[in-house]
Amino acid sequence: MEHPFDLIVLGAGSGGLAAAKRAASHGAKVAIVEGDRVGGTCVIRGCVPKKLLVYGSLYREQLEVAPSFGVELSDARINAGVLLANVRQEVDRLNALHIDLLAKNGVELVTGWGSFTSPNSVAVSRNGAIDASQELHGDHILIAVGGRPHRPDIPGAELGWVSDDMFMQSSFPDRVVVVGAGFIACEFACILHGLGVEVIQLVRGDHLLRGFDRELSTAVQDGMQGKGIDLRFGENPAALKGQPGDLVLSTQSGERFSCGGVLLATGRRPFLQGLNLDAAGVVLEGRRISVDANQSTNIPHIFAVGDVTDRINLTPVAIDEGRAFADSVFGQKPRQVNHDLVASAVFSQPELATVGLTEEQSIDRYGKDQVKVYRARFRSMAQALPKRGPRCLLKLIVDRNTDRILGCHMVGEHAAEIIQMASIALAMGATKADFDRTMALHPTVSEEFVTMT
Ligand SMILES: Cc1cc2nc3c(=O)[nH]c(=O)nc-3n(C[C@H](O)[C@H](O)[C@H](O)COP(=O)(O)OP(=O)(O)OC[C@H]3O[C@@H](n4cnc5c(N)ncnc54)[C@H](O)[C@@H]3O)c2cc1C
Ligand SMILES: NC(=O)c1ccc[n+]([C@@H]2O[C@H](COP(=O)([O-])OP(=O)(O)OC[C@H]3O[C@@H](n4cnc5c(N)ncnc54)[C@H](O)[C@@H]3O)[C@@H](O)[C@H]2O)c1
Repeated sequence: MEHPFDLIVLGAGSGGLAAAKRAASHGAKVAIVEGDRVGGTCVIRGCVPKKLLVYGSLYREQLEVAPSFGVELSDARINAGVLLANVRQEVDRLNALHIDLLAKNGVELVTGWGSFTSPNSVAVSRNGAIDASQELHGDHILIAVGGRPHRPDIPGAELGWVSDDMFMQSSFPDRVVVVGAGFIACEFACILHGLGVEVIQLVRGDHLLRGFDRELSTAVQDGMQGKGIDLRFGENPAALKGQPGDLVLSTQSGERFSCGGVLLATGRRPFLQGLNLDAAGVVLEGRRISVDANQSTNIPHIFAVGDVTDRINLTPVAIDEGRAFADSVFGQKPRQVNHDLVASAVFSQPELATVGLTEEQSIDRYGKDQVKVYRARFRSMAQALPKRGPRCLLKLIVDRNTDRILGCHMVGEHAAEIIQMASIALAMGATKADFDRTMALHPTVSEEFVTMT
Protein backbone atom coordinates (compact mmCIF):
# COMPACT_ATOMS: atom_id res chain seq x y z
CA MET A 1 0.00 0.00 0.00
CA GLU A 2 1.15 3.49 -0.81
CA HIS A 3 2.27 5.59 2.20
CA PRO A 4 2.30 9.19 1.09
CA PHE A 5 2.82 10.55 4.63
CA ASP A 6 5.79 9.77 6.85
CA LEU A 7 3.62 10.74 9.82
CA ILE A 8 -0.08 11.19 10.48
CA VAL A 9 -0.87 12.96 13.75
CA LEU A 10 -4.34 12.56 15.23
CA GLY A 11 -5.20 15.66 17.26
CA ALA A 12 -3.88 19.22 16.96
CA GLY A 13 -3.51 19.98 20.67
CA SER A 14 -0.37 20.59 22.71
CA GLY A 15 1.29 17.22 22.01
CA GLY A 16 0.15 16.77 18.41
CA LEU A 17 1.12 20.26 17.25
CA ALA A 18 4.55 20.03 18.86
CA ALA A 19 5.24 16.61 17.34
CA ALA A 20 3.96 17.53 13.87
CA LYS A 21 6.05 20.71 13.60
CA ARG A 22 9.18 19.05 14.99
CA ALA A 23 8.84 16.04 12.66
CA ALA A 24 8.36 18.37 9.67
CA SER A 25 11.47 20.32 10.72
CA HIS A 26 13.39 17.02 10.45
CA GLY A 27 12.17 16.67 6.85
CA ALA A 28 9.20 14.35 7.40
CA LYS A 29 6.05 14.68 5.30
CA VAL A 30 3.36 15.23 7.94
CA ALA A 31 -0.45 15.44 8.04
CA ILE A 32 -2.31 16.47 11.20
CA VAL A 33 -5.99 15.59 11.61
CA GLU A 34 -8.14 17.75 13.91
CA GLY A 35 -11.88 17.33 14.44
CA ASP A 36 -12.42 20.45 16.52
CA ARG A 37 -10.34 23.63 16.74
CA VAL A 38 -6.58 23.67 16.21
CA GLY A 39 -4.92 24.39 19.56
CA GLY A 40 -6.63 21.66 21.57
CA THR A 41 -7.56 21.80 25.21
CA CYS A 42 -4.79 24.12 26.40
CA VAL A 43 -5.33 26.88 23.87
CA ILE A 44 -9.07 26.62 23.24
CA ARG A 45 -10.61 25.47 26.54
CA GLY A 46 -7.85 25.02 29.12
CA CYS A 47 -4.67 26.69 30.36
CA VAL A 48 -4.83 29.84 28.24
CA PRO A 49 -8.44 31.02 28.58
CA LYS A 50 -8.39 29.80 32.21
CA LYS A 51 -5.33 31.91 33.08
CA LEU A 52 -6.89 34.94 31.36
CA LEU A 53 -9.99 34.48 33.52
CA VAL A 54 -7.72 34.19 36.58
CA TYR A 55 -6.12 37.55 35.71
CA GLY A 56 -9.57 39.09 35.26
CA SER A 57 -10.84 37.66 38.53
CA LEU A 58 -7.98 39.16 40.56
CA TYR A 59 -9.13 42.75 40.00
CA ARG A 60 -12.05 42.83 42.40
CA GLU A 61 -9.82 42.22 45.43
CA GLN A 62 -7.20 44.61 44.15
CA LEU A 63 -9.86 47.30 43.81
CA GLU A 64 -11.11 46.55 47.30
CA VAL A 65 -7.69 47.10 48.86
CA ALA A 66 -6.74 50.02 46.60
CA PRO A 67 -7.86 52.68 49.16
CA SER A 68 -5.20 51.44 51.62
CA PHE A 69 -2.63 52.45 48.99
CA GLY A 70 -4.29 55.84 48.56
CA VAL A 71 -6.17 54.94 45.40
CA GLU A 72 -9.80 55.98 45.57
CA LEU A 73 -12.04 54.28 43.03
CA SER A 74 -15.75 54.59 42.97
CA ASP A 75 -18.23 53.04 40.64
CA ALA A 76 -16.03 50.08 39.67
CA ARG A 77 -18.20 47.32 38.29
CA ILE A 78 -17.40 43.82 37.12
CA ASN A 79 -18.74 42.81 33.73
CA ALA A 80 -17.86 39.13 33.35
CA GLY A 81 -19.53 39.15 29.93
CA VAL A 82 -16.92 41.58 28.58
CA LEU A 83 -14.09 39.51 30.09
CA LEU A 84 -15.47 36.28 28.57
CA ALA A 85 -15.90 37.88 25.14
CA ASN A 86 -12.35 39.28 25.24
CA VAL A 87 -10.97 35.91 26.28
CA ARG A 88 -12.74 34.24 23.35
CA GLN A 89 -11.28 36.84 21.00
CA GLU A 90 -7.78 36.05 22.25
CA VAL A 91 -8.47 32.33 21.81
CA ASP A 92 -9.56 33.02 18.20
CA ARG A 93 -6.29 34.88 17.61
CA LEU A 94 -4.23 32.00 18.98
CA ASN A 95 -6.25 29.44 17.00
CA ALA A 96 -5.49 31.33 13.77
CA LEU A 97 -1.84 31.66 14.80
CA HIS A 98 -1.49 27.89 15.29
CA ILE A 99 -3.14 27.18 11.92
CA ASP A 100 -0.69 29.60 10.32
CA LEU A 101 2.26 28.00 12.10
CA LEU A 102 1.30 24.58 10.73
CA ALA A 103 1.30 25.98 7.18
CA LYS A 104 4.62 27.76 7.76
CA ASN A 105 6.13 24.49 8.98
CA GLY A 106 4.84 22.58 5.96
CA VAL A 107 2.39 20.42 7.93
CA GLU A 108 -0.82 19.53 6.07
CA LEU A 109 -3.90 20.22 8.19
CA VAL A 110 -6.82 17.84 7.56
CA THR A 111 -10.06 18.94 9.20
CA GLY A 112 -12.25 16.14 10.56
CA TRP A 113 -12.28 13.26 13.02
CA GLY A 114 -9.70 10.56 12.41
CA SER A 115 -10.54 6.88 12.69
CA PHE A 116 -8.24 3.92 12.03
CA THR A 117 -9.18 1.69 9.10
CA SER A 118 -5.98 -0.38 9.34
CA PRO A 119 -2.66 -0.09 11.23
CA ASN A 120 -1.39 2.33 8.55
CA SER A 121 -4.51 4.16 7.42
CA VAL A 122 -6.93 6.67 8.83
CA ALA A 123 -10.35 7.72 7.53
CA VAL A 124 -11.52 11.26 8.22
CA SER A 125 -15.13 12.15 8.94
CA ARG A 126 -16.86 15.50 8.91
CA ASN A 127 -20.36 16.20 10.22
CA GLY A 128 -20.74 12.53 11.00
CA ALA A 129 -19.95 11.32 7.46
CA ILE A 130 -16.71 9.71 6.36
CA ASP A 131 -15.03 11.50 3.47
CA ALA A 132 -14.03 8.51 1.31
CA SER A 133 -11.68 10.68 -0.75
CA GLN A 134 -9.68 11.40 2.35
CA GLU A 135 -8.28 8.14 3.59
CA LEU A 136 -4.76 8.93 4.72
CA HIS A 137 -1.89 6.47 4.71
CA GLY A 138 1.15 6.86 6.92
CA ASP A 139 4.33 5.01 7.82
CA HIS A 140 3.96 6.28 11.38
CA ILE A 141 0.86 7.40 13.26
CA LEU A 142 0.83 9.48 16.43
CA ILE A 143 -2.29 9.43 18.60
CA ALA A 144 -2.53 12.76 20.42
CA VAL A 145 -6.28 13.02 20.93
CA GLY A 146 -6.18 14.25 24.54
CA GLY A 147 -8.95 13.88 27.09
CA ARG A 148 -12.46 15.10 27.81
CA PRO A 149 -14.23 16.12 31.01
CA HIS A 150 -15.98 13.28 32.79
CA ARG A 151 -19.43 13.87 34.33
CA PRO A 152 -20.41 11.91 37.45
CA ASP A 153 -23.00 9.23 36.93
CA ILE A 154 -25.96 10.99 38.58
CA PRO A 155 -29.45 11.78 37.30
CA GLY A 156 -29.50 15.17 35.57
CA ALA A 157 -25.69 15.36 35.14
CA GLU A 158 -26.23 16.73 31.64
CA LEU A 159 -27.75 19.88 33.20
CA GLY A 160 -24.39 20.77 34.74
CA TRP A 161 -21.51 22.52 33.05
CA VAL A 162 -18.10 20.97 32.50
CA SER A 163 -15.02 23.15 32.23
CA ASP A 164 -15.40 23.46 28.42
CA ASP A 165 -18.76 25.19 28.95
CA MET A 166 -17.37 27.84 31.29
CA PHE A 167 -15.57 29.62 28.46
CA MET A 168 -18.72 29.77 26.31
CA GLN A 169 -20.94 31.61 28.81
CA SER A 170 -22.11 35.14 28.11
CA SER A 171 -22.21 35.91 31.85
CA PHE A 172 -22.21 34.00 35.11
CA PRO A 173 -25.20 33.60 37.46
CA ASP A 174 -25.20 35.00 41.02
CA ARG A 175 -24.70 31.60 42.64
CA VAL A 176 -22.78 28.56 41.38
CA VAL A 177 -22.13 25.15 42.91
CA VAL A 178 -18.74 23.66 42.01
CA VAL A 179 -18.41 19.89 42.41
CA GLY A 180 -14.88 18.51 42.90
CA ALA A 181 -11.68 19.32 44.76
CA GLY A 182 -9.03 19.04 42.06
CA PHE A 183 -7.21 21.53 39.84
CA ILE A 184 -10.24 22.60 37.82
CA ALA A 185 -12.69 22.82 40.72
CA CYS A 186 -10.35 24.98 42.82
CA GLU A 187 -9.30 27.22 39.95
CA PHE A 188 -12.87 27.88 38.81
CA ALA A 189 -14.22 28.31 42.35
CA CYS A 190 -11.68 31.13 42.78
CA ILE A 191 -12.30 32.62 39.32
CA LEU A 192 -16.04 32.73 39.93
CA HIS A 193 -15.63 34.11 43.44
CA GLY A 194 -13.30 36.81 42.12
CA LEU A 195 -15.91 37.78 39.54
CA GLY A 196 -18.45 38.35 42.30
CA VAL A 197 -20.30 35.01 42.12
CA GLU A 198 -21.37 33.29 45.36
CA VAL A 199 -19.59 29.91 45.27
CA ILE A 200 -20.40 26.71 47.13
CA GLN A 201 -17.82 23.97 46.51
CA LEU A 202 -18.76 20.38 47.27
CA VAL A 203 -15.88 18.09 48.16
CA ARG A 204 -16.47 14.37 48.62
CA GLY A 205 -13.36 13.86 50.80
CA ASP A 206 -12.16 15.85 53.79
CA HIS A 207 -9.71 18.16 52.02
CA LEU A 208 -8.92 19.89 48.75
CA LEU A 209 -6.28 18.95 46.18
CA ARG A 210 -5.60 15.35 47.08
CA GLY A 211 -2.09 14.25 46.15
CA PHE A 212 -0.48 17.61 46.87
CA ASP A 213 1.56 18.19 50.04
CA ARG A 214 -1.15 18.13 52.70
CA GLU A 215 0.01 21.25 54.51
CA LEU A 216 -0.08 23.15 51.23
CA SER A 217 -3.56 22.01 50.31
CA THR A 218 -4.69 23.08 53.79
CA ALA A 219 -3.15 26.51 53.19
CA VAL A 220 -5.10 26.85 49.92
CA GLN A 221 -8.23 25.67 51.71
CA ASP A 222 -7.79 28.26 54.51
CA GLY A 223 -7.16 30.98 51.94
CA MET A 224 -10.23 30.10 49.87
CA GLN A 225 -12.45 29.91 52.94
CA GLY A 226 -11.00 33.19 54.19
CA LYS A 227 -12.14 34.83 50.96
CA GLY A 228 -15.68 33.58 51.45
CA ILE A 229 -15.87 30.45 49.30
CA ASP A 230 -18.29 28.07 51.01
CA LEU A 231 -16.45 24.72 51.13
CA ARG A 232 -18.57 21.71 52.11
CA PHE A 233 -16.64 18.53 52.84
CA GLY A 234 -17.96 14.97 52.78
CA GLU A 235 -20.63 15.91 50.22
CA ASN A 236 -21.32 13.68 47.23
CA PRO A 237 -23.66 14.87 44.48
CA ALA A 238 -26.81 12.72 44.12
CA ALA A 239 -28.96 14.42 41.49
CA LEU A 240 -29.36 17.59 39.50
CA LYS A 241 -32.79 18.96 38.62
CA GLY A 242 -34.30 22.05 37.05
CA GLN A 243 -33.51 23.99 33.94
CA PRO A 244 -30.56 26.04 32.78
CA GLY A 245 -30.17 29.03 35.10
CA ASP A 246 -32.41 27.55 37.81
CA LEU A 247 -31.00 24.32 39.20
CA VAL A 248 -31.17 22.31 42.41
CA LEU A 249 -28.30 20.01 43.27
CA SER A 250 -29.09 17.45 45.94
CA THR A 251 -26.39 15.50 47.75
CA GLN A 252 -26.25 12.00 49.16
CA SER A 253 -26.43 13.47 52.67
CA GLY A 254 -29.78 15.08 51.82
CA GLU A 255 -28.60 18.69 51.37
CA ARG A 256 -30.16 20.72 48.54
CA PHE A 257 -28.45 23.66 46.88
CA SER A 258 -30.36 26.02 44.61
CA CYS A 259 -28.19 27.87 42.15
CA GLY A 260 -27.91 29.37 38.69
CA GLY A 261 -25.26 26.88 37.52
CA VAL A 262 -23.36 23.77 38.54
CA LEU A 263 -19.80 23.10 37.43
CA LEU A 264 -18.99 19.39 37.42
CA ALA A 265 -15.20 19.38 37.80
CA THR A 266 -14.96 15.68 38.48
CA GLY A 267 -11.95 14.67 36.42
CA ARG A 268 -11.05 14.00 32.79
CA ARG A 269 -10.67 10.82 30.77
CA PRO A 270 -8.76 9.93 27.59
CA PHE A 271 -10.91 10.61 24.52
CA LEU A 272 -11.00 7.40 22.50
CA GLN A 273 -14.45 7.69 20.94
CA GLY A 274 -14.52 6.95 17.21
CA LEU A 275 -10.79 6.17 16.96
CA ASN A 276 -11.49 2.53 16.08
CA LEU A 277 -8.29 1.34 17.74
CA ASP A 278 -9.22 -2.28 17.01
CA ALA A 279 -8.54 -1.73 13.30
CA ALA A 280 -5.00 -0.71 14.23
CA GLY A 281 -4.51 -3.41 16.85
CA VAL A 282 -3.66 -0.86 19.58
CA VAL A 283 -4.51 -2.27 22.99
CA LEU A 284 -5.70 -0.25 25.95
CA GLU A 285 -4.68 -0.35 29.57
CA GLY A 286 -7.94 0.48 31.32
CA ARG A 287 -9.15 3.69 29.71
CA ARG A 288 -5.76 4.92 28.51
CA ILE A 289 -3.35 4.12 25.73
CA SER A 290 -0.29 2.72 27.36
CA VAL A 291 3.10 3.54 25.85
CA ASP A 292 6.72 2.73 26.62
CA ALA A 293 9.45 5.26 27.40
CA ASN A 294 9.72 6.00 23.64
CA GLN A 295 5.98 6.85 23.42
CA SER A 296 5.42 3.65 21.42
CA THR A 297 2.19 1.64 21.74
CA ASN A 298 2.09 -2.16 21.36
CA ILE A 299 2.16 -1.53 17.57
CA PRO A 300 5.73 -0.38 16.84
CA HIS A 301 4.89 2.31 14.25
CA ILE A 302 1.97 3.74 16.26
CA PHE A 303 2.82 6.14 19.06
CA ALA A 304 0.80 8.15 21.60
CA VAL A 305 1.53 11.26 23.66
CA GLY A 306 -0.25 13.60 26.05
CA ASP A 307 -3.46 13.18 28.02
CA VAL A 308 -4.60 10.12 26.03
CA THR A 309 -1.77 8.24 27.77
CA ASP A 310 -2.96 9.59 31.16
CA ARG A 311 0.46 9.93 32.77
CA ILE A 312 1.08 13.54 33.83
CA ASN A 313 -1.68 15.52 32.16
CA LEU A 314 -0.04 18.89 31.68
CA THR A 315 0.70 20.88 28.54
CA PRO A 316 4.50 21.11 28.85
CA VAL A 317 4.62 17.35 29.37
CA ALA A 318 2.52 16.65 26.25
CA ILE A 319 4.73 19.04 24.26
CA ASP A 320 7.95 17.42 25.45
CA GLU A 321 6.59 13.93 24.76
CA GLY A 322 5.63 15.03 21.23
CA ARG A 323 9.02 16.56 20.54
CA ALA A 324 10.94 13.64 22.03
CA PHE A 325 8.97 11.28 19.78
CA ALA A 326 9.70 13.39 16.67
CA ASP A 327 13.40 13.85 17.51
CA SER A 328 13.79 10.13 18.13
CA VAL A 329 11.90 8.84 15.08
CA PHE A 330 12.65 11.51 12.48
CA GLY A 331 15.63 13.48 13.78
CA GLN A 332 18.21 10.80 14.57
CA LYS A 333 18.31 12.28 18.11
CA PRO A 334 16.80 9.56 20.29
CA ARG A 335 15.70 10.87 23.67
CA GLN A 336 13.25 10.03 26.41
CA VAL A 337 11.17 12.37 28.55
CA ASN A 338 12.03 12.73 32.22
CA HIS A 339 8.70 12.47 34.03
CA ASP A 340 10.36 12.53 37.45
CA LEU A 341 10.69 16.20 38.24
CA VAL A 342 7.68 17.99 36.78
CA ALA A 343 6.74 21.26 38.42
CA SER A 344 3.04 22.07 38.57
CA ALA A 345 0.78 24.83 39.80
CA VAL A 346 -2.84 25.27 40.76
CA PHE A 347 -3.92 28.78 39.79
CA SER A 348 -6.24 29.04 42.74
CA GLN A 349 -6.30 32.12 44.94
CA PRO A 350 -4.01 31.75 46.85
CA GLU A 351 -1.88 30.08 44.19
CA LEU A 352 -0.10 26.77 44.86
CA ALA A 353 3.03 25.57 43.09
CA THR A 354 5.21 22.60 43.70
CA VAL A 355 8.20 20.64 42.45
CA GLY A 356 9.63 17.38 43.77
CA LEU A 357 8.40 15.16 46.56
CA THR A 358 5.76 16.20 49.07
CA GLU A 359 6.51 15.76 52.78
CA GLU A 360 4.31 12.64 52.80
CA GLN A 361 6.04 11.10 49.74
CA SER A 362 9.48 11.88 51.17
CA ILE A 363 8.67 10.16 54.46
CA ASP A 364 7.19 7.17 52.61
CA ARG A 365 10.30 6.86 50.47
CA TYR A 366 13.08 7.66 52.93
CA GLY A 367 11.55 7.27 56.42
CA LYS A 368 10.66 10.01 58.91
CA ASP A 369 14.13 10.22 60.49
CA GLN A 370 15.83 10.95 57.19
CA VAL A 371 13.55 13.81 56.19
CA LYS A 372 13.91 17.35 57.49
CA VAL A 373 11.19 19.89 56.78
CA TYR A 374 11.78 23.64 56.72
CA ARG A 375 8.85 26.00 56.50
CA ALA A 376 8.02 29.67 56.60
CA ARG A 377 4.50 30.97 57.08
CA PHE A 378 3.91 34.69 56.96
CA ARG A 379 1.86 37.57 55.61
CA SER A 380 3.58 39.06 52.62
CA MET A 381 4.47 42.74 52.49
CA ALA A 382 1.81 43.26 49.83
CA GLN A 383 -0.73 42.65 52.58
CA ALA A 384 0.81 45.00 55.15
CA LEU A 385 -1.30 48.05 54.28
CA PRO A 386 -4.59 46.33 53.40
CA LYS A 387 -4.12 44.20 56.57
CA ARG A 388 -5.92 41.29 54.92
CA GLY A 389 -5.30 38.35 52.66
CA PRO A 390 -4.14 34.75 53.02
CA ARG A 391 -0.79 33.84 54.53
CA CYS A 392 2.03 32.49 52.38
CA LEU A 393 3.50 29.06 53.07
CA LEU A 394 6.95 28.11 51.78
CA LYS A 395 8.28 24.65 52.39
CA LEU A 396 11.52 22.80 51.70
CA ILE A 397 11.84 19.05 52.16
CA VAL A 398 15.45 17.98 52.66
CA ASP A 399 17.19 14.59 52.74
CA ARG A 400 19.19 14.67 56.02
CA ASN A 401 21.82 12.23 54.69
CA THR A 402 22.72 14.05 51.49
CA ASP A 403 21.37 17.56 52.24
CA ARG A 404 19.62 17.39 48.85
CA ILE A 405 16.35 19.26 48.42
CA LEU A 406 13.68 16.66 47.72
CA GLY A 407 10.78 19.06 47.36
CA CYS A 408 10.14 22.76 47.12
CA HIS A 409 6.57 23.96 47.61
CA MET A 410 4.74 27.20 47.96
CA VAL A 411 1.32 28.73 48.47
CA GLY A 412 1.14 32.46 47.95
CA GLU A 413 1.64 35.28 45.50
CA HIS A 414 3.64 34.45 42.36
CA ALA A 415 4.08 30.84 43.58
CA ALA A 416 4.08 29.43 40.03
CA GLU A 417 6.69 31.92 38.79
CA ILE A 418 8.91 31.25 41.79
CA ILE A 419 8.68 27.46 41.69
CA GLN A 420 9.42 27.45 37.94
CA MET A 421 12.87 28.89 38.77
CA ALA A 422 13.38 26.73 41.85
CA SER A 423 12.77 23.66 39.69
CA ILE A 424 16.00 24.39 37.80
CA ALA A 425 17.92 24.20 41.08
CA LEU A 426 16.21 20.95 42.02
CA ALA A 427 16.91 19.45 38.58
CA MET A 428 20.59 20.29 39.13
CA GLY A 429 20.56 18.45 42.45
CA ALA A 430 20.68 21.52 44.73
CA THR A 431 21.32 21.00 48.44
CA LYS A 432 20.03 23.04 51.36
CA ALA A 433 23.57 24.46 51.66
CA ASP A 434 23.32 25.68 48.04
CA PHE A 435 20.09 27.49 48.87
CA ASP A 436 21.65 28.96 52.06
CA ARG A 437 24.72 30.21 50.15
CA THR A 438 22.47 32.15 47.81
CA MET A 439 22.14 35.81 48.82
CA ALA A 440 18.56 36.83 49.48
CA LEU A 441 16.89 39.32 47.18
CA HIS A 442 15.07 41.69 49.47
CA PRO A 443 12.22 42.44 49.92
CA THR A 444 10.60 39.53 48.15
CA VAL A 445 8.38 36.64 49.11
CA SER A 446 10.75 34.00 47.77
CA GLU A 447 13.79 35.22 49.76
CA GLU A 448 12.44 33.03 52.57
CA PHE A 449 13.56 30.00 50.55
CA VAL A 450 17.22 30.97 51.06
CA THR A 451 16.96 32.04 54.71
CA MET A 452 15.11 29.11 56.28
CA THR A 453 16.58 27.72 59.51
C1 LIG B 1 -9.70 23.82 32.27
C2 LIG B 1 -8.30 23.27 32.07
C3 LIG B 1 -7.22 24.01 32.50
C4 LIG B 1 -5.94 23.52 32.31
N1 LIG B 1 -4.89 24.27 32.78
C5 LIG B 1 -3.65 23.83 32.61
C6 LIG B 1 -2.55 24.63 33.03
O1 LIG B 1 -2.72 25.72 33.57
N2 LIG B 1 -1.30 24.14 32.81
C7 LIG B 1 -1.08 22.94 32.21
O2 LIG B 1 0.10 22.57 32.02
N3 LIG B 1 -2.10 22.15 31.81
C8 LIG B 1 -3.38 22.57 31.99
N4 LIG B 1 -4.42 21.80 31.56
C9 LIG B 1 -4.13 20.48 30.96
C10 LIG B 1 -3.73 20.64 29.48
O3 LIG B 1 -4.67 21.42 28.79
C11 LIG B 1 -3.60 19.27 28.83
O4 LIG B 1 -2.73 18.47 29.60
C12 LIG B 1 -3.06 19.35 27.40
O5 LIG B 1 -3.86 20.18 26.59
C13 LIG B 1 -2.96 17.94 26.79
O6 LIG B 1 -2.53 18.03 25.46
P1 LIG B 1 -2.86 16.86 24.43
O7 LIG B 1 -2.12 17.20 23.19
O8 LIG B 1 -2.63 15.56 25.06
O9 LIG B 1 -4.42 16.94 24.17
P2 LIG B 1 -5.39 18.13 23.77
O10 LIG B 1 -4.77 19.46 23.96
O11 LIG B 1 -6.66 17.84 24.45
O12 LIG B 1 -5.56 17.95 22.19
C14 LIG B 1 -6.21 16.85 21.63
C15 LIG B 1 -6.86 17.28 20.33
O13 LIG B 1 -7.26 16.11 19.61
C16 LIG B 1 -8.49 16.36 18.98
N5 LIG B 1 -9.10 15.06 18.68
C17 LIG B 1 -9.62 14.16 19.55
N6 LIG B 1 -9.98 13.04 18.92
C18 LIG B 1 -9.68 13.22 17.62
C19 LIG B 1 -9.82 12.42 16.47
N7 LIG B 1 -10.34 11.19 16.51
N8 LIG B 1 -9.46 12.95 15.28
C20 LIG B 1 -8.94 14.20 15.18
N9 LIG B 1 -8.78 14.99 16.25
C21 LIG B 1 -9.13 14.51 17.45
C22 LIG B 1 -9.25 17.21 19.98
O14 LIG B 1 -10.30 17.93 19.35
C23 LIG B 1 -8.13 18.11 20.51
O15 LIG B 1 -8.04 19.29 19.77
C24 LIG B 1 -5.72 22.26 31.71
C25 LIG B 1 -6.82 21.51 31.27
C26 LIG B 1 -8.09 22.01 31.45
C27 LIG B 1 -9.28 21.20 30.98
N1 LIG C 1 -3.07 24.31 36.61
C1 LIG C 1 -2.96 23.19 35.92
O1 LIG C 1 -1.88 22.76 35.55
C2 LIG C 1 -4.20 22.43 35.56
C3 LIG C 1 -5.44 23.03 35.63
C4 LIG C 1 -6.56 22.28 35.29
C5 LIG C 1 -6.42 20.96 34.89
N2 LIG C 1 -5.19 20.41 34.82
C6 LIG C 1 -5.03 18.99 34.41
O2 LIG C 1 -6.30 18.44 34.13
C7 LIG C 1 -6.51 17.30 34.94
C8 LIG C 1 -7.97 17.19 35.25
O3 LIG C 1 -8.36 18.17 36.21
P1 LIG C 1 -9.62 17.93 37.12
O4 LIG C 1 -9.69 19.01 38.14
O5 LIG C 1 -10.81 17.68 36.26
O6 LIG C 1 -9.31 16.53 37.75
P2 LIG C 1 -8.68 16.11 39.15
O7 LIG C 1 -8.43 14.67 39.02
O8 LIG C 1 -7.59 17.03 39.56
O9 LIG C 1 -9.89 16.34 40.17
C9 LIG C 1 -11.10 15.65 40.06
C10 LIG C 1 -11.89 15.90 41.34
O10 LIG C 1 -13.20 15.41 41.19
C11 LIG C 1 -13.54 14.62 42.31
N3 LIG C 1 -14.53 13.63 41.86
C12 LIG C 1 -14.36 12.68 40.92
N4 LIG C 1 -15.51 11.98 40.75
C13 LIG C 1 -16.41 12.53 41.60
C14 LIG C 1 -17.77 12.26 41.89
N5 LIG C 1 -18.45 11.28 41.29
N6 LIG C 1 -18.38 13.01 42.82
C15 LIG C 1 -17.71 14.00 43.45
N7 LIG C 1 -16.44 14.32 43.21
C16 LIG C 1 -15.79 13.58 42.30
C17 LIG C 1 -12.23 14.03 42.79
O11 LIG C 1 -12.33 13.66 44.14
C18 LIG C 1 -11.29 15.21 42.56
O12 LIG C 1 -11.36 16.11 43.63
C19 LIG C 1 -5.62 17.52 36.16
O13 LIG C 1 -5.29 16.32 36.78
C20 LIG C 1 -4.43 18.18 35.56
O14 LIG C 1 -3.56 17.21 35.06
C21 LIG C 1 -4.07 21.11 35.15
